[in-house]
Amino acid sequence: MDKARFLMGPLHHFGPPPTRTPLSSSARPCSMIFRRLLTSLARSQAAPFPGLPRPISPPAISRNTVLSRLGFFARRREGIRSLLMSLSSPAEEAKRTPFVPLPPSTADKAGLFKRLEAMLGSPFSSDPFSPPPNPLILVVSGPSGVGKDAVIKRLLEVRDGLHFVVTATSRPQRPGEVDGKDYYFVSKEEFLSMIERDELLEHAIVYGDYKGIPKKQVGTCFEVLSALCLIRDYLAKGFDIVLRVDIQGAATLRSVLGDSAVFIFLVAESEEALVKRLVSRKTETPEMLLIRVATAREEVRHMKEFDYVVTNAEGKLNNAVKLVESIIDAEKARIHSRNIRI
Ligand SMILES: Nc1ncnc2c1ncn2[C@@H]1O[C@H](COP(=O)(O)OP(=O)(O)OP(=O)(O)O)[C@@H](O)[C@H]1O
Repeated sequence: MDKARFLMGPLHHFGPPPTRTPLSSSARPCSMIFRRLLTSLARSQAAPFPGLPRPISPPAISRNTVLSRLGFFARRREGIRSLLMSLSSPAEEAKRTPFVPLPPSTADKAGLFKRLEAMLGSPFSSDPFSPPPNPLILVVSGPSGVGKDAVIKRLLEVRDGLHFVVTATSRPQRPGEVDGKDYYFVSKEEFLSMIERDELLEHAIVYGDYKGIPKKQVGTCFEVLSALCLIRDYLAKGFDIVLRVDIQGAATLRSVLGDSAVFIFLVAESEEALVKRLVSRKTETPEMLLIRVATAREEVRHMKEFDYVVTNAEGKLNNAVKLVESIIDAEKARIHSRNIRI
């Protein structure tokens, strides 16, 4: 053991213990300077009779001695300065709360809690560690017959705090669908005049029918608001927004919303399963079926433009809905939440 180390005994908290792994290159100069300083301090505390062992403890190095001798280097080396800062002055020492031992483990919880607070010097905060999550805009899309309506309908049943933005369509109303709730059912002529009057946020001709999100929507208290205004209104109230669009509509919404929204692509487990599902729905003529299936082949190529893909497998609607819920939950748990700009 070298002389400096020998003398360092009670001052070990000044520097790294001898067995530590090598210091990083940034820390090395500081530690070298420090060791040299201590070596020089050790030499200056030389034993009166060479050959005799030095006293082990306490070393005759007072805090003031260390401070004064290190002063020159302390002004130049940030690392040393911060180490010295950890040494408290006598005045600070006097101000310190006298050491109170922790109560035994058998102590009551309330007493232990209070003692821990007292020892840390401030009461424990009951504020949540994480702020409340931001509301989301969810865009659900996918080929015809994949189950967009079915998934969204079930999602709205099982999850609170969602607002569904109703789409206008020129396709005929299907059994069980409610005008103004599932869709706004309008004629092709009405839809064309909506396009002319620029009343749609996005629109597309999907399998020969028009579909689009009207800019004017019935908001809370039945006032008519623009779709974006309505979305903002619901977001401000903490609701998550759900939009259902076809693939063309999703592309338009991506250009409007960018990364503000979460885009989900719904698929069946296979093309075969998708066609079987469309056939069993019995809502399309064979010609319309052909268009939908041919379009679906093209549409799945756009999957990579979405954020998530959800498989809605035959007879597994609830699994698909659970996966959508998990996506919502995961999005809400993000540290860096999406910055909604609409
Ligand atoms: N997981 C599932 N298993 C079995 N049948 C399903 C499943 N999901 C949806 N369906 C059924 O498949 C058919 C198509 O579903 P849905 O109408 O929701 O599709 P869509 O994507 O909204 O179609 P479109 O875009 O043509 O309106 C419906 O008859 C629906 O009940």
